[in-house]
Amino acid sequence: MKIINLSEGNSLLNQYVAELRDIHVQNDRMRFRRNIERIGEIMAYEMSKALTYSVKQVQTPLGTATASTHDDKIVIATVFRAGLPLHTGFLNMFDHADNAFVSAFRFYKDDEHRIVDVHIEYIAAPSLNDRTLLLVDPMLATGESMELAWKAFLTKGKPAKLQMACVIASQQGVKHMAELFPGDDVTLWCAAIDPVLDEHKYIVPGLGDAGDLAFGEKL
Ligand SMILES: O=P(O)(O)OC[C@H]1O[C@H](OP(=O)(O)OP(=O)(O)O)[C@H](O)[C@@H]1O
Ligand SMILES: O=c1cc[nH]c(=O)[nH]1
Ligand SMILES: [Mg+2]
Repeated sequence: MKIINLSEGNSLLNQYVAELRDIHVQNDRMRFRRNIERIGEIMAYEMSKALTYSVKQVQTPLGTATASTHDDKIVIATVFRAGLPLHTGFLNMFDHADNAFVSAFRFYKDDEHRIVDVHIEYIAAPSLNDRTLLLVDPMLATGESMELAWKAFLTKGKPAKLQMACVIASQQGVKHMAELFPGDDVTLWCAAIDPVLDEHKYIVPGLGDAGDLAFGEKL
């Protein structure tokens, strides 16, 4: 798996990630969601450079222009709930894309909240055969949700290409995905890679619970 960490270069992206993390800013839910969406827009633009292009003719009112545009048949896939604003950002840019959704939520199996299991309940997707699948989820902690989402989407066909995107990945999550995708045909794009998970499997320093910050606490 190839890893592209966009925060290694200086750009406006880093400001949006800093605001997501900042305890004094992140409680503004509208800004939190919009920052994730803006990161999705930037990532989509960066990712677009890795697609397959061909030159086309465009008829203008005054003549014919040429344009090199991509030929990928894109499906943007995400994981409920925290994935929704990132999905919107990608869809703002890849506005011709089809879309796929899966629900996956982490729950604790023990009273001490140390053992996390991931549960999948819902999937809606077009045929993924021969498509370019962009699998986007803002947080990659243990990597279990991303792996289960990928396996759930595989029941809908075999994509030609897979690109994954997250805002904050943990080193453990990156390692987990690299073991799942040992070749270099799959790329993981992220805006930060953080060092550790805490005992409840939250990314540290991370930002907290992305789903709760975007949409409010759940029971
Ligand atoms: O790598 P993992 O350890 O699986 O954790 C990552 C998952 O955690 C978050 O979802 P969460 O389960 O909190 O659900 P939510 O979107 O409803 O908050 C996030 O959106 C990922 O899907
Ligand atoms: O740190 C984390 C880990 C999983 N999900 C989140 O929202 N945050
Ligand atoms: Mg959550």
